[in-house]
Amino acid sequence: MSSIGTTDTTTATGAHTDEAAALIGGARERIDALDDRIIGLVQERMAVSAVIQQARITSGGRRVNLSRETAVLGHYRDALGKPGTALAMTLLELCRGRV
Ligand SMILES: O=C(O)C(=O)C[C@]1(C(=O)O)C=C[C@@H](O)C=C1
Repeated sequence: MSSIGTTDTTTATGAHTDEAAALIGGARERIDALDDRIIGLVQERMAVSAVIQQARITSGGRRVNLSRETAVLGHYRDALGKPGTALAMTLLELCRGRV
């Protein structure tokens, strides 16, 4: 593209050159595919967690197991830092609802 014009692609990506726009477009496709896989994994985690919770409730126990949640939170914090804790809290809420 010329230095004074912008194509639809560069407008959509925020890039200022066609080269950067092409790179961003390709990388966004990879991110979209990764997000689809992450969403699928979250849904799989929710299903497995539901099996555990149902077994515990059916046996007379409670839905929530705080010591296990502490271990899950620590796992994510160790791997990803403070935002990992927030991510784990969101995952736990998705899996067992709000407590
Ligand atoms: O590991 C368990 O005991 C679960 O019930 C699973 C899970 C989880 O989704 O990680 C969900 C609820 C509990 O409070 C703790 C952990």
